[in-house]
Amino acid sequence: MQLDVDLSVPKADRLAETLRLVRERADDHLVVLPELWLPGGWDYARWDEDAETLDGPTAQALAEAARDAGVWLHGGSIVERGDDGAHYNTSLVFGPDGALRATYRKIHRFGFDSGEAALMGPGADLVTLATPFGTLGLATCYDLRFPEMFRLLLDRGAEVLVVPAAWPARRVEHWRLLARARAVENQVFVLACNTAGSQAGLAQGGHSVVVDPWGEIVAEAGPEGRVLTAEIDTALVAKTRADFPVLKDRRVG
Ligand SMILES: NC(=O)CC(=O)C(=O)O
Repeated sequence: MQLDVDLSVPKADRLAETLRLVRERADDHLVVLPELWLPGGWDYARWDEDAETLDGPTAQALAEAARDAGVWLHGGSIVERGDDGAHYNTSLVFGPDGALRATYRKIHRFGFDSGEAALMGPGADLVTLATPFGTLGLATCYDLRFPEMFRLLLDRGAEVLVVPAAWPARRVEHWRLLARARAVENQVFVLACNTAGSQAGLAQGGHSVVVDPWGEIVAEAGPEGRVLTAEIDTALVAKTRADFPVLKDRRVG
């Protein structure tokens, strides 16, 4: 869901509207929300006040919505208040029973020593998760610029890379290019879910995109907030790798 993160709308209203959209989905869906859609990926001043634990109110609300709809829900990311007192940009994935199946702390923090890079702790662990849609490999936004991370996810069995983001409009062509590059070089699906609208005066890029293992765009949003849907057949991962077995020619790693 490419959410228009309008921070002038009260948080409770934005949460309620997003949960309503999740509950509208049918039970054979994997629903993906963007990065930091509730606190805002770019409004650093909100992060401390909005930080939550992994069993906090946002996680509980997402779990309930996943269970009510019977969907797998990648809930985008929250500002996690870690046990060590640090904040992390953490993604949450819920099963259709509402159980929290995976969490991923963003490894590469954006900001070149300021912003997220200064305010959030770095994640340390790669995360994959077996689902009926294939094995998911979890990444967030800026991670997309680091191909070595995706190779490691590939080596752990990832077939569908899920990348929530708050990627600005001024670099949206990098976003589109990198999403396709990660799909082509790893022969995987990429589900890249961005924010729309404007946060802290920064126009967001939209253009959420679903890319298949051949690098073809299966579905792509424009700049506006909307629900983007696509049908994916994970068998295409094995087929692409068998028909064009480029990964067998790796010499490093
Ligand atoms: N917002 C991010 O984490 C990454 C980003 O904006 C980029 O250009 O990279």
